[in-house]
Order: sequence, then structure tokens, then C-alpha cells
Amino acid sequence: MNDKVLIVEDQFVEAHDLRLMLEKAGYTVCGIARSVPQAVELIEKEKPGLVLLDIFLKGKHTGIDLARQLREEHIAFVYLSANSSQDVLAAAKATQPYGFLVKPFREKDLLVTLEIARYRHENSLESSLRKESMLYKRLDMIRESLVSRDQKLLQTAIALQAFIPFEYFSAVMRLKDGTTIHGKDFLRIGFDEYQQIGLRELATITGLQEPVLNLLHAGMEKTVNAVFYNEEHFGRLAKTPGLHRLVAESFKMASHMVYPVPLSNGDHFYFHFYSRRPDAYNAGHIALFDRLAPALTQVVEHLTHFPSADPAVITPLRPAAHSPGFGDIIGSSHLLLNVFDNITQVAPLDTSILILGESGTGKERIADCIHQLSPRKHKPLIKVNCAALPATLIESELFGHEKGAFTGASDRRIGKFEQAHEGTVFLDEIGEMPVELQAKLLRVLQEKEVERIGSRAPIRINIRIIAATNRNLEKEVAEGRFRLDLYYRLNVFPITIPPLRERKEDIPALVSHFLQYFNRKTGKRITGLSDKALRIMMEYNWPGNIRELEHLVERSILLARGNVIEEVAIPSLQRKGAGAEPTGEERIKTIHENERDHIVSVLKKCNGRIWGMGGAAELLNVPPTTLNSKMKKLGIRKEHIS
Ligand SMILES: Nc1ncnc2c1ncn2[C@@H]1O[C@H](COP(=O)(O)OP(=O)(O)OP(=O)(O)O)[C@@H](O)[C@H]1O
Repeated sequence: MNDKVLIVEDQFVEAHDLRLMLEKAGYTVCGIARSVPQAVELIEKEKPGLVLLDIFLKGKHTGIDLARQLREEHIAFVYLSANSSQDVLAAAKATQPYGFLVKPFREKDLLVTLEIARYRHENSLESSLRKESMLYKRLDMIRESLVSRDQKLLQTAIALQAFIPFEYFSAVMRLKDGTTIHGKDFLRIGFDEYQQIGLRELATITGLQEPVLNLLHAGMEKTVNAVFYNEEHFGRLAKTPGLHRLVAESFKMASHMVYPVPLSNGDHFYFHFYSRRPDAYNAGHIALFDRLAPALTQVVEHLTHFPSADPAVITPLRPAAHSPGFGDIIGSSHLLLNVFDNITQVAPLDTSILILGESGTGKERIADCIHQLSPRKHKPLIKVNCAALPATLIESELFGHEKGAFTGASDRRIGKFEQAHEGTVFLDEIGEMPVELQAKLLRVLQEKEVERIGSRAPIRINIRIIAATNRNLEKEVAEGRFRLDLYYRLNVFPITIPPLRERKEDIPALVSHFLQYFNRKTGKRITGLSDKALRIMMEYNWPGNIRELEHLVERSILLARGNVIEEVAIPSLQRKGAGAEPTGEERIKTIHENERDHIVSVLKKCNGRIWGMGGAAELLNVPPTTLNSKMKKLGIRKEHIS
């Protein structure tokens, strides 16, 4: 990244002050723009490495509008705004900025933010280049492989999957004379499982005759440009009769991207991607395709030399390491598959990862899986739960201490970071880490060395950090409880695990997984769930996510009288909210519900404090760690307490 900075700020005095601060720190300010059009002109002329961007500017365009262009041109940008309301933050966040400074800010904050922006830009550029070069290699392998045409096509689509998400893929060839040849379509039904949809299958699914489908295919748009349609654009496209509408309605797709690859003989090969996410595609995907076009042309030109095969379900050849790691993560909803795609992209790199998601969604499991899929898999994976230890202990737990470093330090202790050398450290509940320690962690990330307490000799370490939290870290940053610089370092690659209520289609598979597991553990032989029990589960909101489901299945197995689970003890309040029939009389609470209510009421009394004198653990007369795991088990979260 070059050192030229463009300031986009309509307040004259503020812009001038910024210029002085930046120049003093050695940056070259290549211009000050007061509006978006002015900024566009200066970017074209000066090619800055970084843009400082006010959000509300003179004229009708905002900084957020400009950010989209900056993203496409790979220019790092940092927002400066006096408005840090949730709405503005959310809109700004969607543009994936390299930093956000709330005005007024200190000179030091500005310089640290710029340094982090520079780090992140270089880091993300480097990792995307590495990922892209892996993709080129994969496309080469596919081109040379001796598999059928359909397999080749599918493997090409799958190689692209981690970069361009899709749940439905179709390929169309448009010859020079305008004739359209429709290839096979593929519907994603598992992480690496795709159902091939030919004309016959499409006719069965849609109820339309094959000749009608042929006509729809022939009427596919004749665009020669790449385009993407998200949300309402796709909604509009899907209202007009045609193949898009058919795919949207039959497979519940919500966005679409098409990319035509020109072939040397003048024909065009169209890649059509559809996703269930309403905002799956962006200009970055098209730019990526532009870069890949030569490699894709070669693959597509090879396709014509191979015979077509026609099995109904194809399980493609994935690089062997990829599938086993996901083995015990159950689910195939498109939201979870998207998480798998993220993992596939990032696991082989050294990038720090921030796993976000509510309690019990499987963050720790995902961390295990990333480690297993990384080149560090034969080295240790060390886990630290930042919420399970009092602040005073975390430091020596993480950094270690020398003998006599403090009262009670009777022996030297090797900290978790050192133990994880060449491996991975999983920092669970990072949002609970005390602010003073956050500064130390930042140093570990920056300097790649640790100092044991009581020692002045830094020790070089090579670790990868995976952090997880169920808190909204941006809110924590805004309220001063989490360091912005650390947030940006960790947030290089965020992975968000969706809550169970947003992927209820995974419930049946999860239930059957847990049934098998607890059958094995308890020696019972439960064969399944009654329709009523499954319906109740599908209606429930699952505040404790998969952990809650797991415990519910365990309890239900223990209580089951026959071979089928007829009853499930879903917490009454939620169940009513979820639409189950009222029973007419007060339901008797289960022991677990009583226990849950009691813990919540004690926590409320202690303002959520678990540790120390007057904390909930003391009042309940249990060790704080036990209380913590009980809370997890019962799906009790901080939100339930306030
Ligand atoms: N997709 C999944 N398939 C099977 N089991 C799962 C899945 N996701 C989570 N689990 C199980 O649910 C429980 C909770 O998962 P985990 O501890 O990884 O959640 P978490 O998000 O880290 O929770 P917390 O934020 O409370 O630490 C574990 O027993 C885990 O094995």
C-alpha cells in the first residue's frame, strides 16, 4: 500500500487539522475532497493508498456510496464520523471498512487506526492473492483431469464456491448463431453434495413439460455482460416469466449472478449462480471472474472434448483434507454451508479469525475444525475461556510466570501462548477479556512474542489466534470495553455462525445425530421422535441454540418410556410464544426449568456477577466454573439477566 492519503471531509477546519496530523506522522496527503464527485476525480488522478472518509458530505452522495467504489478498486478506507448510531455503523460495516473513528478522536487513535488499516489491507490482499493462486492451480487440475464433462463442470463450480457462493448453478452455452445449449444444473444439498438437475428432473420438480422448459431455456437473457441481482432487483427479475423465476420459485433462491466467458470460436459460455441469501453477490465477484476469465476459458474449452455422464447425485472429488474436518458438524442449511465455505477459504492460512455467534451455536466446534483443516493440525490447539477465569488469573494462564513473580507463584509456569507454539490458540469469549490484558494480547499479535510475568526476556512464538465471542464487539468498542485496535486485528476474517432459529431445517439431522450419540452413551434404543415432538421442536425459538437442543434430546431420551420420544420438555414461556396450544392449566416445571429460573433470579440479584464476594457462585455455594458450565448447559445468557 502506498503512503498517499486522500481526505474526504467537507468541514474545512477538520480537514486541515487532519492534514497536519498526517503530514507530521510522515504520510503524504494527496488531496482534500469535499464531496464524492470531487473524491472520485482525485482518486482517478492521485491513486491514493488510503482514504479517510467522512460519512455525511456535501452533495447527495455519502461516504458510504464512495466506499463501494473504493472496495472494488482495493483501496483501503477508514471512516471518520461524528455519528456512531447503530444504523450508521451497520451501513458502514456492510462496506467492510478498514477502520472507523468516531469524532472527536485523539491524534494517537488516528495514527493507530491507520497503522491497523495498513496491516489489514496488506494482510487481506496477501491472503486473497494466496487463495486466488490456489484457485488457479485447482482450475488447472480440473482442466487436466480425465473425468466426464458434467463432473468437470461441477468441479469447476465447486472450486469457485468458496469465492462465489451458490446453492444452484447452471451452465448455458450460446453459440455465435444465437442457438442456446443448456447444460446440466446443480443444486447444492450438502457441503460437498450436489444433485444434478437435468431437464427431466426439472420437469418433475416444476410440473412443466419438457418442451416448455426448452422454450424457457432458449429465452434466457442474451446479455454479454456480467451482472448480479440482489434482493429487490432479483425479486423484480424473478417476477418476469422465464427460467430465473422458475429457479427462484422452485428452489427458493433470492439472488443471482451471471458471467459470460467468451470462447475462442466466438461462442459464449454462461455461468449462472443463484443463492438463497438475498445479498450474496457484489462487484468483487465480477472482478474476480474478470481475473479468472482466461483460466476459465481454458477449462470450458476442454469440456467439449469429454463425454457427458448422467448420475443423479454426484459427490465431487474434493481435496481430501476438506471433507473429514466437517464430519461431526451436523447440518446442511445454506447458512451453515456458507460457514463451511468460509472455513475452507481461511483454514489453510495463518490469518487470525474471529468467530461470532450466540452461545451454543457451535463456535468452539468450528474452531476445532479450522485447526484440523490447517497445516498446524499436528501441533497443539490450546483453548482458553476468558470468561471462566477471574481477571487476575488469566494473565498468568496466558503468559505464564517465573517462580516468585508474585505471592503464591511457587513454581515457574509456562503460559498457554507458549504451550501453543506452532499451533493454534482458541480464545473463547474474548469479549470478556479485561481491557489491560487486551493491550498485552495486541502485543502478542503484533510482535509475535510473549513475556512471562516476572521476566523481562521476550520469547518468540509462532501461533495462530482464533477468537470467539457471543457479544456484539462493535458495541463493546463503542462503549469502551473492547480495544478498537485489537478488534481490527482479530476481525481480519470474521465467521458468523447463524443461530439455530435461523436454520431450523438442520434440526431433524441434529436430533438424529444426538439420538445416536446418547443411545450409545446410555445403552438405550430410541429410534426416533413422534411427529408432535418434532413439530414442537421446529416451532421453538432455541435461545440456547444447539447446546440446548443437545441437552433436550439427552433429557428426553432418559425420560422416554418406549422406543420413540413422544414428549419434549420445551420451556413453557417460549413454547407459548412459539405458538403451541395452551394447556388450560399451569404446566408443572421440570427440575431443569426450576434450576434455570433459580440461577437466573440469583444472577439478577448479583447484577450478573459470577465471581468473587457476593457473586452468584458464592450465593449458590458452587465453584464459579461449575456455575459457568451450568449456565451454558441450561442456555442462560447475559441477556436473560438484564
Ligand atoms: N453443528 C453441530 N453439530 C453437532 N453438534 C454441535 C454442532 N454445533 C454445536 N454442537 C454441539 O453443541 C454444543 C455447543 O457447542 P459449542 O460449545 O461449540 O458452542 P459455542 O458457540 O462455543 O458456545 P459458547 O458461546 O457458550 O461457548 C457442543 O456440545 C457441541 O458439540
